[in-house]
Amino acid sequence: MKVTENMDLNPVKEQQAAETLKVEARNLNFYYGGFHALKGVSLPVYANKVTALIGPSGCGKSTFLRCFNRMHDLYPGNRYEGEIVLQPDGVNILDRRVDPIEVRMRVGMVFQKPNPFPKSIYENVAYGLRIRGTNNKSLVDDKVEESLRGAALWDEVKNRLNDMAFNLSGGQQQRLCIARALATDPELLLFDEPTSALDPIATASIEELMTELQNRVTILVVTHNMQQAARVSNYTAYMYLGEMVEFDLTDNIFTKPKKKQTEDYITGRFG
Ligand SMILES: Nc1ncnc2c1ncn2[C@@H]1O[C@H](COP(=O)(O)OP(=O)(O)OP(=O)(O)O)[C@@H](O)[C@H]1O
Repeated sequence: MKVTENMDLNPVKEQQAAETLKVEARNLNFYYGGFHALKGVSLPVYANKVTALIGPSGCGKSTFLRCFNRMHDLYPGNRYEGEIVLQPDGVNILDRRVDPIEVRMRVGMVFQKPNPFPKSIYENVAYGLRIRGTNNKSLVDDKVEESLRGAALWDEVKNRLNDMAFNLSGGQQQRLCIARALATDPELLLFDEPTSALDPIATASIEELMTELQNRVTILVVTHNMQQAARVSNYTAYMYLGEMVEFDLTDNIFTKPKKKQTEDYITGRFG
C-alpha cells in the first residue's frame, strides 16, 4: 500500500468508515421531568453489528436504550431533545409526527426479566402480527415458526404451541420474547440486560443467539457484565453520569481505551 501524506492510518476509523450506519443518536438530551438524565449523547450504531452499552449503575444506559423505541412516551413529563435517526430512510424517530407504534414495529425490545403475555406460546409470537392486521392463518403460522426458529426455540416448543407461555423455563421464556420481537421483522433489537435473570446455561444460549441474530438484525444491548460485552459485541460505548465517555471497537475499549475513566471502569478500579 502506498502511503500518502494525508492518508488516515487509524485502523479504527478505517473500519468504522467501512460500516453501514443503521441508527444514530445525535446530541440527545433526555429529561425525567426536571431531571436531566442524558446530556448531549451521540452514538453511531452500525448495521448487523452488536453494540454494547456499559457503565456504572445509574449512568443512563437503560434511559438511553429506551429512547430508541420511544418507550419514555408512555409516561407524562418525559422529554427528548435532539435526534435519533434511523436509516435507510433517515427518519428522526423522536419527531412527534412519527407514530411510536410504527417505531416499535421497526425497533423491538427484550427486557431484563422475561415478560411473556398471559397467552399461549403461539399467540405470544403472533401478537405483533395481529396488531399489524395480519390474520391470515397460514401467513401467521409461517411467521410464528420462522420467528421461533430464529430464536432457537422451535424444536423445544413445536409440539406444545398452545401451552401457556408461563409453563416455559426462564431461558425459554426469554427466547420466546426474542421470537415475539422478531415476528415483526424489526431492523433494530434493543436488549436491556437480557440475561441478568438467567442461569449460566440459559445466558450462554442467549449470547449465542445474539451472535447469530446479527445476520438479520442490528443489536444494541445494555449489560452490567463486562465479560458479556466483550464476548458478544463488536462495538462498545461507555457512559458515565448521563454522558457518552467513549465509543470504540470492543477490542479497543477492553485492551487500549483512550480515556482514563473508561480504563478505571473496565479494570474494576471504579464503579
Ligand atoms: N422514571 C424515572 N424518573 C426519574 N428519574 C429516573 C427514572 N428512571 C431512571 N431515573 C434516573 O435516571 C438516571 C439513569 O437511570 P438508568 O436506569 O437509565 O441508569 P442505568 O445506567 O441503566 O442503571 P442500572 O445499571 O442500575 O440499571 C438515574 O439517576 C436514575 O435514578
